[in-house]
Amino acid sequence: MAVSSDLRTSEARDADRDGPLLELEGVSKYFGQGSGLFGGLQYDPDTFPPISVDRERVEAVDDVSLEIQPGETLGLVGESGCGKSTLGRTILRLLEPTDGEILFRGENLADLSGEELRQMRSELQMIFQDPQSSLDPRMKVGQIIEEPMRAHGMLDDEGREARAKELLEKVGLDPRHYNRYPHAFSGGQRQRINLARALSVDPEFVVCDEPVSALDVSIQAQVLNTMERLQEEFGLTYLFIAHDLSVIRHISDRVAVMYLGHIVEVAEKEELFENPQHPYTKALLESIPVPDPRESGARGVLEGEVPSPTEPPSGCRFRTRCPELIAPEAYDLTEAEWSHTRAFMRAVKRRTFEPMSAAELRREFFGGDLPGGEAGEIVADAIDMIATDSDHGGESADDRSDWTAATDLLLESFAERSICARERPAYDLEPVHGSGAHFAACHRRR
Ligand SMILES: Nc1ncnc2c1ncn2[C@@H]1O[C@H](COP(=O)(O)OP(=O)(O)OP(=O)(O)O)[C@@H](O)[C@H]1O
Repeated sequence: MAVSSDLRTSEARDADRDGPLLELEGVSKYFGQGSGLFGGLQYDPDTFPPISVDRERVEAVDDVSLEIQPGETLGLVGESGCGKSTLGRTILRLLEPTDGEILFRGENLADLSGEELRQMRSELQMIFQDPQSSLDPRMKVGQIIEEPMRAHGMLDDEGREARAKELLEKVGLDPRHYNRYPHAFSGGQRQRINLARALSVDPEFVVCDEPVSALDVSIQAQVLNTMERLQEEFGLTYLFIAHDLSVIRHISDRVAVMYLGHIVEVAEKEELFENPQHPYTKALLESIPVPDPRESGARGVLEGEVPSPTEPPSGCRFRTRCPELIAPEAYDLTEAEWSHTRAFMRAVKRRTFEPMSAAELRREFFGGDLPGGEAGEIVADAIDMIATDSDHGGESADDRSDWTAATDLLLESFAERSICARERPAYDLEPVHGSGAHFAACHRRR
């Protein structure tokens, strides 16, 4: 087939490379605060007026700094709702950042306008999870792929058609299917059409937002392999968003782990998987389903719920669920005493046990011996508030207010006084594998 391709190869790209392709400096994206047409509007039929303005803000992405090198794949992983998509969309300016700077090849995207911005936009493309809904069913595949070129005024009709056909072949589809409609293709093929469309404007950087999550596992690897081949051929740089660690492991050069709007760890792939330093990363890795289903207990190592992004915890956002929360310096506690105190605090907060006597509580949580000093006195006070055999000022042992008071006392005395609550952690570590930088946002690594 005669091709008219203007597609840049990776060699052509290497020529104008120096420094990171993309730099994020303290990027935040908050929702709410009445942003957007209906942003922050709440409907509640039981109040008058039934519509109110919700001033709660969702800190979807908070103070994220990252660099992405040309030609690499940075995997971005984290549980649903942690802000991955919001970060991807903010980088592409599909969402306006609330704060921070995004530099592409050293240029601040916010400073561009007119033709420069239009040009830059073609350099940055995105592919989405659901290939079904992102392809217009009324358009033929050829038109779909040509649409971005038309929007950017690239080539003439003939040139666009030639390029669309070439791209179909590049992504592993038959160019003769140029006139077919999306419904004639399988899920994996539709994601390939999406890829061809994103590549049609010759981008340098592609945000891939869960591109294979909707596909069968057997198809996932094939699409990932095609993406890797295209990356090499065209010198593409990927930000690859996924919640599935095996997908991340397949495709990434480096991995960034996100939790509740913060990046908690960044390292080269091998370093991250073999030498994880953040307790959240460790928990994520331990929750990878084991191949043998009879080996139970691998899931659910994370305790508690993800806090709401409208009220994220101070300091380290993972601290409310962290199994390695650091003891406040104010108390002189042994590791064992602290681990008992921490477990007791969490159990009271979540009310995971039935009411019992003070002696039973001491035995159950502290093996009979409370910690010494001030910490021990605080624990004794908390036990006194909830024990079935202590004086509750006439209220029943099951009184909610007692549990709330005990929870408040323990949280204020221990959790809130931990360095984990007082300071946001950020540490650069020496990697064990490879020579790349290793960042971990955990005070245990200070
Ligand atoms: N337009 C919006 N308005 C208000 N809140 C939003 C908006 N978009 C996202 N959020 C909130 O921001 C947080 C981050 O959402 P985001 O979709 O970025 O997470 P995610 O990690 O990509 O999750 P998923 O994998 O489920 O898509 C969530 O709490 C979400 O509810």
